[in-house]
Amino acid sequence: MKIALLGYGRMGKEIEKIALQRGHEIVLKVSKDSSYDICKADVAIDFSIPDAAYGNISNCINNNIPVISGTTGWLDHYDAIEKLCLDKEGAFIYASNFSLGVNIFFELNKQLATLMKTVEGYNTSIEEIHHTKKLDAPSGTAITLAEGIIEDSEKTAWKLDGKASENTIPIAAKRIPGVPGTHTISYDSDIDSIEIKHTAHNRQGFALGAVVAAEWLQHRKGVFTMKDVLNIG
Ligand SMILES: NC(=O)C1=CN([C@@H]2O[C@H](COP(=O)(O)OP(=O)(O)OC[C@H]3O[C@@H](n4cnc5c(N)ncnc54)[C@H](O)[C@@H]3O)[C@@H](O)[C@H]2O)C=CC1
Ligand SMILES: O=C(O)C1=N[C@H](C(=O)O)C[C@H](O)C1
Repeated sequence: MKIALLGYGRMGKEIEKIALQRGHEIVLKVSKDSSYDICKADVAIDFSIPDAAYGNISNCINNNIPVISGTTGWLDHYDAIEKLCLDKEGAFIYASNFSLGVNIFFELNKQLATLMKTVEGYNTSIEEIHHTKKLDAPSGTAITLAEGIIEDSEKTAWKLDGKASENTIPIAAKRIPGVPGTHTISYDSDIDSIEIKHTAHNRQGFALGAVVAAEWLQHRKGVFTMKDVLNIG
């Protein structure tokens, strides 16, 4: 598979390693806002910056190149991308987190939320910890986790770094040098606490998931998620 890397930073470089190991070829590396010929690629993988994701993804869809995006912090434009993809009969996957472990954790989070709905007296909260170079907060993964809880609970929204009201989930975003990504969901009562936690030890899981998703998407049409790729949930 000929892969275009839209974004060649920490993730772009990790994806390159795994793509080469799996027998793919990197035909394009883009690191800044510039014009490029996406048509030489079979598939594009966007891990860029929040301000660039919409332009990169729409360029791929307009040129009929399947595209996966792991960039976070651009979801105000997600509906527009979904519509463009369906109108153009393109192929697109966004995931806030491509790692297999986190996608299992997403399902566990939803199951725990369903269980916790049956008991009283617990306060729900989310904490995410990432390296200090991260541009967005809260992390895309923390937002997906909050949305998973909201799907099946009385919670209606999340709130970053603030005091939450009864119906909102507070998300604390911490930045510590070198941390690839740690997410914890806590349910605290006067009597006890229940916590589930995912800790990424490095970026390999994100990168492997992204390459597997690109392989899966190459000959498909439509807008998909990692649940489709992994056939879970
Ligand atoms: N979904 C997932 O599994 C994961 C998502 N991420 C997300 O991926 C994104 C990238 O993360 P990192 O690689 O750690 O960041 P990074 O800052 O190391 O790399 C981003 C790269 O994008 C480049 N860039 C700037 N403008 C661009 C443009 N117009 N087109 C293409 N590239 C451009 C920058 O020069 C930089 O090299 C972030 O939004 C991060 O939150 C990170 C890890 C996992
Ligand atoms: O910026 C990162 O590094 C990461 N970003 C993603 C997010 O915002 O959830 C995924 C992962 O946690 C690493």
